[in-house]
Amino acid sequence: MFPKAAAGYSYEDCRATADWLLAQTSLRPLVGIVCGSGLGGLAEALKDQVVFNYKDIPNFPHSTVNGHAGRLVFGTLKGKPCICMQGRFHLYEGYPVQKITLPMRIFKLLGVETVILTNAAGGLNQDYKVGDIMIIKDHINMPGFAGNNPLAGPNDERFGVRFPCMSDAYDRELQQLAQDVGAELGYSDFMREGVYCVLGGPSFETIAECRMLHKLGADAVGMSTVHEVIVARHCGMRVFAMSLITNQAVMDYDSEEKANHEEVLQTGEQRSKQLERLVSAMVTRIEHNTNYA
Ligand SMILES: O=P(O)(O)O[C@H]1O[C@H](CO)[C@@H](O)[C@H]1O
Ligand SMILES: Nc1nc2[nH]cnc2c(=O)[nH]1
Repeated sequence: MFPKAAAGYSYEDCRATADWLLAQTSLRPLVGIVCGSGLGGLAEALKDQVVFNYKDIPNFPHSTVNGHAGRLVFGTLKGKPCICMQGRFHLYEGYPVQKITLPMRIFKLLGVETVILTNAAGGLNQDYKVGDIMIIKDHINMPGFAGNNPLAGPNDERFGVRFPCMSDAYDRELQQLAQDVGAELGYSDFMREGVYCVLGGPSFETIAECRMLHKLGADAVGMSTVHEVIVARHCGMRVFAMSLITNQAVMDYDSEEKANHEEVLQTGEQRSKQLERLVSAMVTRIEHNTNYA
C-alpha cells in the first residue's frame, strides 16, 4: 500500500497517505502552511494540535536540515482549520524533485484550498535589508531550465493539466491582503515585494552568480519553495509565498561577509513573532470555496 517510490508517487499513493492522515484526526484543513528555515515557530500558534512526525507518515520523506523539525501539525488558527509543515524538503538533501513536492498533493487531497509558503532567502536587491519580508510576486526556476521540474514525467489529469500556466502562480489578492495586514500591523517599513530565484544548493552562491541573478531580475535567492508552488498550482490550490531576507547576498569582492546557515536561523528567530502575526492575521481573512485554479 505504501511503496518506496524511487522518483514520484502515483495518485493512489498520495490518496493512501491522505486517507491515513484523515483517519487519525477529524480536523479538515483549508489552509496549508509551509515553514522555511528557522521559521517553524509559526506552527506553535496553532491551537488544538494533532502532530505527526514525518518519519511516522507513510510515504513522507524525512527532514535532514537543522531548523526543519520534521513535524506535520494539524490545528486551528483563530478558529480556521490549518495544517502546517514544520520543515520542508530540498533538492540538495538528495530527494528527487517529485518527492520533495509530495506534501502539496497530500494537502490537496486533505481539502486544502490555500497554501502559504515561507522561506529564508539571501537578498540580491540592494535596497533590501536583513530582516525584510519579501512578498513573492514571481519566481525564476533555475533547476527547471535544466529539466528538473516536479511535473516532468507522466501527467495524471486527476491532479492537473499537462501544461499548467505559471504567469498567475502567486495570487494577487493574497499579495494585496499581505500588504494590507502588514500595514495594519505596522510592518510596512520592512515589507517588500519581489522575484525569488531557486537554485539547487547546498553551496551558497559565488559573487559572480549573485551578480548574474540580480541582472536576470531576481531580488532574492534560495533553495526551495518554487517546486512546491508549481505542484500546488498544478492541482489548483491558491498560493501565497514570502521570503524572510536572512542575509545579504555577497555581491562585492571587497566584502568580508560570508553566507552561513547560522545567520539564516538567527534572523528567522528574530523575526518569527512578526511572521507569525502576519500569517495568523492573513489566515483569518482568507475567503474560501472559490475556484482558484
Ligand atoms: O528555503 P528554506 O527552506 O527556508 O531554507 C533556506 O535556508 C537554507 C540555507 O540556509 C536553505 O535550505 C535555503 O533554501
Ligand atoms: N541560495 C541561498 N539560499 C539561502 N537561504 C538563505 N539565505 C540564502 C542565500 O543567501 N542563498
